[in-house]
Amino acid sequence: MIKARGLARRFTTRTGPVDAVRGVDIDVAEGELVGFLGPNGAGKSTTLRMLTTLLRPTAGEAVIAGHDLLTDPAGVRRNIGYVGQKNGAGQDQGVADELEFQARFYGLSRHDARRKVADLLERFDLRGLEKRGVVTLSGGQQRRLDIAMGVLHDPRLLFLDEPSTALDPQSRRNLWDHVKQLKADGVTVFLTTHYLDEADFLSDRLLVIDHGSIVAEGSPDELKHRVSGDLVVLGTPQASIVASKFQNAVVEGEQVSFRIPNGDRALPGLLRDLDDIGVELHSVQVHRPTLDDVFLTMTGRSLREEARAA
Ligand SMILES: Nc1ncnc2c1ncn2[C@@H]1O[C@H](COP(=O)(O)OP(=O)(O)OP(=O)(O)O)[C@@H](O)[C@H]1O
Repeated sequence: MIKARGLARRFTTRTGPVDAVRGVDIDVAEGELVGFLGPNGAGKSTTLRMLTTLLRPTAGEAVIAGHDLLTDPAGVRRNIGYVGQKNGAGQDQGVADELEFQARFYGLSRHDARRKVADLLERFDLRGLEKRGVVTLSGGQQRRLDIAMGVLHDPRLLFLDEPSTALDPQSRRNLWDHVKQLKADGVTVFLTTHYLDEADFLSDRLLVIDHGSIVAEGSPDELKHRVSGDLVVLGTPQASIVASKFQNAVVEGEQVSFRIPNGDRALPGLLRDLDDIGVELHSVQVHRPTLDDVFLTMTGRSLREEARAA
């Protein structure tokens, strides 16, 4: 669905050139839900704008939904949906009128447009809001309307730019369910986010971008496994004896922590071994690595801190 090679964008500014995206390769298979994760300013929006024909790359090439990005941008546009950060639903229109207007714009007859709108209102939980002005909708309802507008022409590939930004936790979860449903309906989804929980929950596969380059790629679980293992924390009066058995173990009072691969599976054997040498335990915890640990390992910086500072 997406095959991009060496895609790059350099901006010329008064203070000199800015390499926003430095030659990225991106592959997305049909039906995948791929998350494009990175801190503010990493190059997510610039990449997305290139992939959706809104910005011409300064180098590289791509085939999107079967059409060449550089030689057939109109073909690309016909076959994709794009939901930007601030979408263009006409502010003083009613919800159903707005959708119907767009459907007619895509060339549907009045009859087909009405059928399509009814279907989308149902799918995106917007029934009962047909006559409401777009401005009067809640944040979550507006985002669902934006996405409904993005899939009016039944694209097989949908781009979502930071879909849940500025939504409250409940509306975010609800929106995520709708995004998952799009995937279940067979739509390939490429979404940018700087939220770790969103990337973790939604993505089959993640691309992590930092300073314009892709620094990691894999399923959320694969990426977490790549970090130096799960963190095991044991409470024991013999903490230093336990620490002597594991590399890089850290002792704090009656607590010892260390990382091991596949902690949940390794734990029973490990506890038996400690029991055999007479170690007494009063607590056991295993923490899986988070995507933030992944980012920290790849870049030396915490994505969580970056997001908070933004
Ligand atoms: N039109 C422009 N002119 C000059 N520099 C730009 C332009 N657009 C983006 N940049 C720079 O390119 C880099 C990447 O920006 P981009 O918006 O792609 O990042 P992002 O990962 O989408 O960030 P955010 O999460 O804040 O949207 C940043 O350093 C940004 O300042």
